[in-house]
Amino acid sequence: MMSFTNLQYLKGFGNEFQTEDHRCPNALPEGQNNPQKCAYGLYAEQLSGTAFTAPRHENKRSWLYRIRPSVIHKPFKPVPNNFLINNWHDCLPNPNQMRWKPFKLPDAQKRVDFVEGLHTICGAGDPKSRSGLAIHIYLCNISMGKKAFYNSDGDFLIVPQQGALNIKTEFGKIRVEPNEICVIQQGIKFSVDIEEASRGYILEVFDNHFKLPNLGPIGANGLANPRDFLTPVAWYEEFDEPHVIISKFQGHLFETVQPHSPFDVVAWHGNYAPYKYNLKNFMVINAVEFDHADPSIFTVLTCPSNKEGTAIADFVIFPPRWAVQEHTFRPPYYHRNCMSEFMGLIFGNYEAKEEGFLPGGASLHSMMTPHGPDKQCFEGASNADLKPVRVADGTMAFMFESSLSLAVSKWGEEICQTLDAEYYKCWESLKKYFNLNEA
Ligand SMILES: O=C(O)Cc1cc(O)ccc1O
Ligand SMILES: [Fe+2]
Repeated sequence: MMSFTNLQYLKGFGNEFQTEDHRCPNALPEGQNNPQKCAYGLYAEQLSGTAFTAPRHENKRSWLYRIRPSVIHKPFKPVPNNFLINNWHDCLPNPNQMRWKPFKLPDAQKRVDFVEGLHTICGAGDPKSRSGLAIHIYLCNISMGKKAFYNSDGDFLIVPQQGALNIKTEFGKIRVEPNEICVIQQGIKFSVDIEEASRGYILEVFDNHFKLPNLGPIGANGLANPRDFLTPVAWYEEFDEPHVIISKFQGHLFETVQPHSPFDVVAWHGNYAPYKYNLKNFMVINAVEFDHADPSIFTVLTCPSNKEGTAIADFVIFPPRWAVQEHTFRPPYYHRNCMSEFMGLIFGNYEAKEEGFLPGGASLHSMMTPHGPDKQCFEGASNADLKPVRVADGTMAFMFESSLSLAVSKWGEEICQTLDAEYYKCWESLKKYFNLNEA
């Protein structure tokens, strides 16, 4: 098995990085991108992540110096994947509170890799017009081996819940463990090797790349700090054997064969590269006097829409922290939202629902769908002694919050078989306490 120990990373968010595999010093050209002949007989190839003419502060591209250019491959042929969808027209609208028990890993006798194990659960919009998002659950039990994947439609934010992912990318090797996340942008080839049956969540966005949120009055530091984002150093393999390349294009999978490994990039420079982030590094800001602050204080990354302050999708976490607010109902408030809230749990439990919302499961509270603490949480927190307490220790829940109204796939509604038909009952027994004599 390929080594994923002692990996090196470059630190920073959105930097202009430069990196060469240690076997090939000076592989990067000096002072230009396209020398007549590149060092070591390499080919130069640009990967553009924004329009050439995108404003400078948005512009993303990298230059790859590789053994062979990406163009050498046979024509693509469609490959079926019944559970990856981008067509929401066949999905019936469902405004109910939805909760899923943990999604089932593939049976041991079935061999399913990361790409075969992609299941779309909900989404909106369309990769053709580059607008919207899709949320996928991956469920796999074998490594991709000599198969590589790239997404022509948008960027993947991957949240492993069970099993570490050892990911070869064109930019180098990344290992992502549960409680870490990674972003692999549009067009970047990668291959996922696993160590055990693995499960996780993917937020795919079509419009824009992920950014760090603005901090406003918080100041220059805090939340997810740029220096904690890690990008792989250049690494290549010279492997002249056929490799299957899968492209997700307009929501469908296509397959081709290349006579060599696509992971042959010896050196690269630029600001368009995959990265990972460990959620334990999140610098938590919260209310320290009274009231429950909105969960936007926990935004790790945001994919903005064209409407200021309104995200295509935010990636929000609920990290371990102190709760200290006085005369306050401390858990999440009862809530109706003009945004869609998809939640998942990496480990532990979530304070608003200690039962029924389990690691590897999910919930969806759609636009204006009422939700909030279950009966048990309400009773407990309304009567709790408000000492400073640790909340969410040993847990990590997260939310993909979107300004789009999400359709739920047939896989999510039925085929996955883990939709909890009893979810609504967790609020049913909330009591009436109204009393005119108690002001
Ligand atoms: O619905 C949820 O559990 C997410 C959430 C958390 C919170 O602290 C406040 C509002 C909110 O929607
Ligand atoms: Fe909510």
